[in-house]
Amino acid sequence: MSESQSLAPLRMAANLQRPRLLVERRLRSGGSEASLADTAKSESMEDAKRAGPGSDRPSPDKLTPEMSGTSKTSDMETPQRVRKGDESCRVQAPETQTEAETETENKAKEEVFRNVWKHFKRKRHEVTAYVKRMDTDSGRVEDENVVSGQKRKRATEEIDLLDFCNLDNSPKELVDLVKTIEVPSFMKEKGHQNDQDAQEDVNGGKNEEVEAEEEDFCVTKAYGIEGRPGFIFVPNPFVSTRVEAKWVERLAVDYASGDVSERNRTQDGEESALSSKLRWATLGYHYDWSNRRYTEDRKSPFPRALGRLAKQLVEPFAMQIEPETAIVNYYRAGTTMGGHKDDAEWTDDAPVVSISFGNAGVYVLGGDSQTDARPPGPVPLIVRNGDVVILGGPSRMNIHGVPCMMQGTLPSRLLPCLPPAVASYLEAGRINVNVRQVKPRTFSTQAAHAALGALRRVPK
Ligand SMILES: O=C(O)CCC(=O)C(=O)O
Ligand SMILES: [Fe+2]
Repeated sequence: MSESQSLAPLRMAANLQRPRLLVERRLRSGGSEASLADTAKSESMEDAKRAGPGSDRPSPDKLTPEMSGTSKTSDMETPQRVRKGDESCRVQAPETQTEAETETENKAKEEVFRNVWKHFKRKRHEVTAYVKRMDTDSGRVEDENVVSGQKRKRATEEIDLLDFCNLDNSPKELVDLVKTIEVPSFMKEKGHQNDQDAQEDVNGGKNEEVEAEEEDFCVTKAYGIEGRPGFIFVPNPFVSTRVEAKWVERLAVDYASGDVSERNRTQDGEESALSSKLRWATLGYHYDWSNRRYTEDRKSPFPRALGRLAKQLVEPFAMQIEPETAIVNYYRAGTTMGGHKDDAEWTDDAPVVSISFGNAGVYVLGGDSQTDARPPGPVPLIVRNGDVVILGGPSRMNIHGVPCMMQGTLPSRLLPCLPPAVASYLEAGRINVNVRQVKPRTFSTQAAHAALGALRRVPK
């Protein structure tokens, strides 16, 4: 992979951030595969109805076929900008942009965004090979080919996306954007989930036998990205394979059952969890995909264990969430998720807490819209088994999506800890659950106290 090719999507974004006088932008498009727009066009009406929650979010069950065939690189020229005003004037008239120019520019920016998807669909085999090598070297995944005692040399290759677990292998221009977030030391000891919650989930509130409390996760490291305040990446904080397996089982089996969720139905009405047709399940408030909204009369009790996990995961970052809804996405070979905003909720003052298990995926974090080309532009990053992504503060409305999943990157240690059906699903798949708050916080004691304090200080 030549360096200029590998970093093409980011260069494209950077080009768009240059001043408008730039007359020539060579946008290297990513290949011959169908773009997001192309695949979106081919979506069935049924899929289109389920295109939420999020304004332009393609359906979470949309499958883009595994790409085959040749990939070619093509150059695309954006129209040349003609500068307004008399060139001979020493003092130039300020540039004004016509509607047509703005539209052309926006189209070019959207193209840039789509090209990132094309790029990673085309590069997914390379990214897969990279993740496998890195994870084997770091001991995250066992490599059957490594004879005991014969440690392979650590890979030194560079990949064209941000790998928070191997920053040394990430491109410098992306690493320069990374900020380490301090996790308060007292928080490092926190983070309990107990099996009592799980029991209550399953038994409808009645806890029969309280098992010993077990720590589920421990946040020790977290990263942010310059220019994306409120975005937080927490590398897999789960404390053991057993805990990971417990969460996978909940998401794949317990939460996919009709008692606690609404799920996409197969054409023949079959609803079995882990059936090859299961694409998503909603928990708590069930999004109405046809009318594109949440309603008070369509909700189930939110699973307590998951609610508690989400709340505790954002605590170290001084954020709060009242978990009221969640989407569980079941990815399979070829599943992608297009760029979208999570903007269907009635409030954006709580973060989205997104937790992934199974095979690694490429997650792209964009700006406010597909035409937002301000720095840092779309940032592609690797999300592995157990990793947590938090979209809070100004990043709550950032556009994001998953252009590809890397099959064969599931840590094999998980397999013996899972029931066979779940293990065989996860071996080829990925589960993502993203937890959201739906309603605004209309009343808070803190705000009430502050208001009262302010009132008392008003001079008479
Ligand atoms: O799969 C992921 O990591 C992202 C899922 C997502 O953004 C969503 O469901 O809204
Ligand atoms: Fe999303």
